[in-house]
Amino acid sequence: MDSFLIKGGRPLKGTVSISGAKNAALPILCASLLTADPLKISNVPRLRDINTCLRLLGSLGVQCFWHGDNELALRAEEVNEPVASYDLVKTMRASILVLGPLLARFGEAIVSLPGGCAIGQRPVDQHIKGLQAMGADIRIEKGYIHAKATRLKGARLVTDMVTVTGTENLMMAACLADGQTIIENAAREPEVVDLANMLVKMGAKIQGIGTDTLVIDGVERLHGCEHTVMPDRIEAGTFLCAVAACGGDITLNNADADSMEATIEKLRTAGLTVQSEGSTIRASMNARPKAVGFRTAPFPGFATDMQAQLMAVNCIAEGTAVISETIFENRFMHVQELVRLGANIEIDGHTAVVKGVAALEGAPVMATDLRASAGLVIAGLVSAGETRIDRIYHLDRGYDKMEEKLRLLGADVKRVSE
Ligand SMILES: CC(=O)N[C@H]1[C@@H](OP(=O)(O)OP(=O)(O)OC[C@H]2O[C@@H](n3ccc(=O)[nH]c3=O)[C@H](O)[C@@H]2O)O[C@H](CO)[C@@H](O)[C@@H]1O
Ligand SMILES: C=C(OP(=O)(O)O)C(=O)O
Repeated sequence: MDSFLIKGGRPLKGTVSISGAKNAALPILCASLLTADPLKISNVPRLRDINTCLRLLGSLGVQCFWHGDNELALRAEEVNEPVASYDLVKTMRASILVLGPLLARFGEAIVSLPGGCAIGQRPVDQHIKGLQAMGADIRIEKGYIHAKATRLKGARLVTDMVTVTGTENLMMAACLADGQTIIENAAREPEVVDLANMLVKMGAKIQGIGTDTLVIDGVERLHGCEHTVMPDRIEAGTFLCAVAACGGDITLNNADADSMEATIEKLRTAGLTVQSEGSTIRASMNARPKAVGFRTAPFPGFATDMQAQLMAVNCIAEGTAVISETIFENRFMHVQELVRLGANIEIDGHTAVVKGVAALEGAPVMATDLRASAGLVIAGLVSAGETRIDRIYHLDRGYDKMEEKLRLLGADVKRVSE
């Protein structure tokens, strides 16, 4: 199992390139199941989750080939058995995204229920309820969702809460359904928009993209297309938090400032200078950050996937920040590890109160989930002495060559294998 060894205390200076977004690439790869034609997808990040997704698609019979570092050719001419097995689904919740496409195109899907995950229970009842409203016959047996439908029928769907993958699954299914589907309370996350834009290139008829009401007129078939995955706003936000904590002056290429306004606004309040032009973001910090409270919310609110990283900045900020996590019930697992580095944090239910301390001190800590790991990396970069972060495989799920990028910025980060 790999760990990171970080010698903290250096300001960050230099330029890095942001990778394609994991949370856009995963549904986009699953959308390959909707057509027999070839797809060419560029700017795909090299991540553990992408490899898991390709293994899952490969097991279903999709041909997947890398061209160069970041381009994928995909073709789902036909599928073997439409079964997504527990072994593949248990390591990545986004595997549930094959359910809608398989059912819509092949009339059947058997998909393992995604297992319990560290950040919360994460049920998939809204995915199931929506597909049932579209006429699917669904039963759960021995941990698997068994879904059948001769052809899905358009329906009016109102999800109980804003769900990102729920919206994506139902939108993909609706593209091949008979008639019109209206998804109300739809997620407006930029990754949902990226997927919708690709589906339109494939011939889907979707209106209201980027709003909370999607109107989808089903078509008989979709065709192939070429698409470039949007830049990862969470990776970019993580680097911005890192420079806000450590000080310095960094430039991010291939980034999209428009998709991360809530993060940028909070970091500006903390004292970070941020300028963006085209696909470049430049950020500099030459003082101790100021504490900045926030509340996670669906887009355009502050992303839950940035909560741990901005909490890490607050650990060494001047003042006290109140942080509320409203999306996932168990997404404060980084707190006890940050406390090991000297942070002063108290949790009361869904709220964490972070009293900024003048300095953190390196210690061994353990990564518990993807963004918790990113928060610990930022805390390690700002801590005096050495921080060892174990179980870095969580980080590898969602960050492409993070240690190499941090080294380009002058950080002292090493990956070590047991
Ligand atoms: C692969 C991917 O894109 N992952 C992102 C996606 O996860 P994911 O799509 O799994 O998260 P959701 O938006 O679905 O979850 C939002 C909330 O709704 C609840 N819920 C969701 C569906 C459902 O059927 N029933 C239900 O109760 C969840 O438990 C959670 O409390 O959005 C999250 C919220 O922005 C991000 O943190 C994840 O990084
Ligand atoms: C929680 C995340 O991913 P997933 O939904 O794939 O677990 C994330 O990207 O922060």
